[in-house]
Amino acid sequence: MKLFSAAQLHEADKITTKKHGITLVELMERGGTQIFNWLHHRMQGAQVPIHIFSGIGNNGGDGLVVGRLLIEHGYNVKVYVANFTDKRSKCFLINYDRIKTVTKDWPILMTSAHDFPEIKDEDIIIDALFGIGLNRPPEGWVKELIQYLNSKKSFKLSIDIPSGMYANKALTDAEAVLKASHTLTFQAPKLSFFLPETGRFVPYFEVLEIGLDPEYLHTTEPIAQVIAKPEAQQFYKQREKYAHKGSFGHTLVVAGSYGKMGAAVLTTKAAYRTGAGLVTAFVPESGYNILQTAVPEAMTLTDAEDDLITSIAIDFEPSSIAVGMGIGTKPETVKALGKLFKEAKEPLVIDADALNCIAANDELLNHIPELSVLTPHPGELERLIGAWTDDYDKLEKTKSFAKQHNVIVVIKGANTIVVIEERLYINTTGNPGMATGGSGDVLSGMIAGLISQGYDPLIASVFGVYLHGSAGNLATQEIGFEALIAQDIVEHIGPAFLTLFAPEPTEQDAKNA
Ligand SMILES: NC(=O)C1=CN([C@@H]2O[C@H](COP(=O)(O)OP(=O)(O)OC[C@H]3O[C@@H](n4cnc5c(N)ncnc54)[C@H](OP(=O)(O)O)[C@@H]3O)[C@@H](O)[C@H]2O)[C@@H](O)CC1
Ligand SMILES: [K+]
Repeated sequence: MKLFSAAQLHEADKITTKKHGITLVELMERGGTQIFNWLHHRMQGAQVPIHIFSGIGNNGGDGLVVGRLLIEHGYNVKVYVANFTDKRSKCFLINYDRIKTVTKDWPILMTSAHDFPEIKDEDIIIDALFGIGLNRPPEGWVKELIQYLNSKKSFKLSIDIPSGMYANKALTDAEAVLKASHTLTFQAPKLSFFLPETGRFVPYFEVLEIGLDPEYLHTTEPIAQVIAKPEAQQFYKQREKYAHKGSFGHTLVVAGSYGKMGAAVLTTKAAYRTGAGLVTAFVPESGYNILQTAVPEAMTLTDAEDDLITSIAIDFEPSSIAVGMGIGTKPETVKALGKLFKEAKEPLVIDADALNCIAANDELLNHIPELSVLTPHPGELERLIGAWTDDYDKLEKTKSFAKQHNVIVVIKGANTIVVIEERLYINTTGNPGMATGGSGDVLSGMIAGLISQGYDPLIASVFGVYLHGSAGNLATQEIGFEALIAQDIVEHIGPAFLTLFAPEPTEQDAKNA
């Protein structure tokens, strides 16, 4: 799914009204009606008090439409207008007049903190104060209003975006954002829903299509893409009947040091479980028995040194290489890495200590094969690109780094983001149970396993990240967040592939369960 900026969505509004002979007020009616339907479906006429807080822009206009439809259907509604400026939008004004046709209870104008109404925890709050037109942080009594609403335990439904948050810009005042219980967003989710500093204000969201011009949406370069099941399904390559193990390549895993041989085991197993035809682990000598015992399917080559990697010698042409998991950062290892980079003909998957070696030895960067995949967690990323001021700065710095070195960067996190040139691919699978030792080693093995089968490095990264999160989700369904360990992710790679094409449970299935 494509993500658009606030400016692009405003443009889509304009184009839609011009091309489809529909007015902005009609478009607003569509959006408001969908929100009403969402509520009506769940509330079925229940008389729980609903408090709607509207601003004076088009987001406020949406709130007024919802208010009118709820009143028409006999709900117990109070509408408040936060009159923070006199520049009311045209569509707001039209709906301000319309609501007066269905009630004698005119919207209550609020101009200061004295006007804040009493709200009980059981009541429902609808937040239509600011939408994607926010252009500065809310201040004064408007900020106090947001904080007042946040102090209530009520269910809070935000329209389009929690008020006080931008669609695609960093927050300037985290104290002035509505803490929404749920957000119903128009046409496409907003980038800030997926980033750590702002995503916490959007624990749950749903997208409501309002019929913006399909051609504009189709032909416009998005600011990011969200990868969910429909996208992931398209990445999958069907296996051919006459394929043999040679068809799926030979992955080399360069990993491990004394006390960290488990990293090599996890990466090797993950590469196999993801479908690599053959996997060879290259480990320090002391890892030989461990690897042969833990992963009998794998071949094992060893370094001359007992405890660390000092010189990587292999006797075959790998179709993919994953390097760095648990290798440490000793000078001998850095030297061996430099040689591997120079000699490699194909993109590598570079993780963990290999990234730390690169961060401490800049010249290694010049030898990384094009389109190699770097998979840093936030600490490793900071060592590579330097400190950032906020999530957006982090993305910009990562894009420049990726462009400068012609590599793919996988920023690991709650929503892992794959970065190539100017493009961002945001993953939607995974859960907090996966923040556990070795989880990243599994991911590297998976990406390398996909490259080995002929997936191009970008698809292998995006698809690998999706499957890794999906495997983690399936594992958590069985054992919960706390007990999940990296091996469980490996054990669920198979089910993650199977789930890719399993039908989604319907509402009726849920009722029958
Ligand atoms: N394509 C779609 O998806 C569709 C979108 N629609 C809806 O439109 C919404 C966008 O509406 P919008 O552009 O009118 O902006 P919105 O967010 O209501 O507020 C802007 C107003 O607030 C003001 N203002 C800003 N910051 C402020 C501050 N800190 N403190 C005080 N004032 C501040 C600003 O005033 P000014 O800067 O001029 O002083 C302006 O008056 C969108 O989110 C969606 O809900 C649907 O109806 C139709 C299809
Ligand atoms: K809002």
